[in-house]
Amino acid sequence: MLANALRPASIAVAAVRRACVLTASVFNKLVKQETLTKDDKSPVTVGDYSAQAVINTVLGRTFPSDPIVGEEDATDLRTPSGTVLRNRIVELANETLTAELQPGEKEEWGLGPNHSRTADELLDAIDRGNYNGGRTGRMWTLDPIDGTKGFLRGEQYAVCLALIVDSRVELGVMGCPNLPVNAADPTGARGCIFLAVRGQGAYQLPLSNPLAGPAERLAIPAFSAETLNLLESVEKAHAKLSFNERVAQLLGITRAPTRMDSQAKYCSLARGDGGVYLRMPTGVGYKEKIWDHAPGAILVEEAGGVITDSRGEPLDFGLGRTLGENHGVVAAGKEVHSKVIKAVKRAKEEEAKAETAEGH
Ligand SMILES: Nc1ncnc2c1ncn2[C@@H]1O[C@H](COP(=O)(O)OS(=O)(=O)O)[C@@H](OP(=O)(O)O)[C@H]1O
Ligand SMILES: [Mg+2]
Ligand SMILES: [Mg+2]
Ligand SMILES: [Mg+2]
Repeated sequence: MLANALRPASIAVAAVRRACVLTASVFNKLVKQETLTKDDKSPVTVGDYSAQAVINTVLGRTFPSDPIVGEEDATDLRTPSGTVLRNRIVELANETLTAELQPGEKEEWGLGPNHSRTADELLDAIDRGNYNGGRTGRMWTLDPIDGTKGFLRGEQYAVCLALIVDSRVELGVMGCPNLPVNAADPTGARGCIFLAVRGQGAYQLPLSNPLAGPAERLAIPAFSAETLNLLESVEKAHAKLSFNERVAQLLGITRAPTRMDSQAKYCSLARGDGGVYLRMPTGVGYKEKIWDHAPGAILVEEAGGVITDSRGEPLDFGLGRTLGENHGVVAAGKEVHSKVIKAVKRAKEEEAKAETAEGH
């Protein structure tokens, strides 16, 4: 029974690790060594597509009837103007899929030197991510590179995969190639995989050898007002950081917030590097995507924490590709979480009062 529960976990970890090797090599080859203009997004495009091709190929082979809600689709790659990009992606995805097996990986998962794919097979694999999600059934959700801005800056990004059954996240895997193994040693070794299995805990694994290396069980520690800090977005367009400042004041927080791209914020929370992940909507009508939160949500819960929207309501992973109307996200250890919800409520009331006074 346990072996059955762990099979999807091992496969997801293996697929995410391979995708992380790929994205790290794309960064080294394209971002670091080539002269790119500041606004050139092409490396992240190559990375996004080929990482999705790799992971969906493994899932298509191991769980052929499971649909996938993935961020990317291959439409642009099928046009004549997509030829150069397509060839690059096919080369990178095949290089990754056909690399020698690591301890714990199995050839039956479609990995190893004998498993090269055609361009059509890889484009079809990317398009397996076109599923629309929904209330019932079993499905995967994938963000091949979460934190694209962080990726381009050489900072935090994550390869994120989750399994959802009847709207509930059952498994989450996040690969963070640039995250220090130990936050207390920020210049030390980097590269971690985070794994959470419903009812079986949250773990940090070494990215270099996750299926054979040591698994460290994670538990969110207790915080006081003195030790508490916020984990928040880097990009002002992604979250309302001014609101966070007021919430921090109301909570008596004195430490500066930790700003970090991607779901690495959830990973940092799960191992106690920060006390609260607060993501408030900016008011432009953006709807959060399920792949940006599903793996992080189960990691936080399995590390003993709570995740809700800013009203304290559960996130609903059964609405389709998005989380529906955007009320933000609050994730923290149990005690801290209820205090944050109260502070958020008060900060919203203040904001509403100020708006009324201004005659909005
Ligand atoms: N307007 C707006 N509001 C909220 N969220 C948005 C918005 N636009 C984009 N996104 C999504 O944010 C994902 C990255 O989130 P981060 O927490 O990494 O943001 S930040 O870069 O740290 O600021 C990012 O994920 P990736 O596209 O996978 O990088 C987007 O899905
Ligand atoms: Mg994302
Ligand atoms: Mg992405
Ligand atoms: Mg994106």
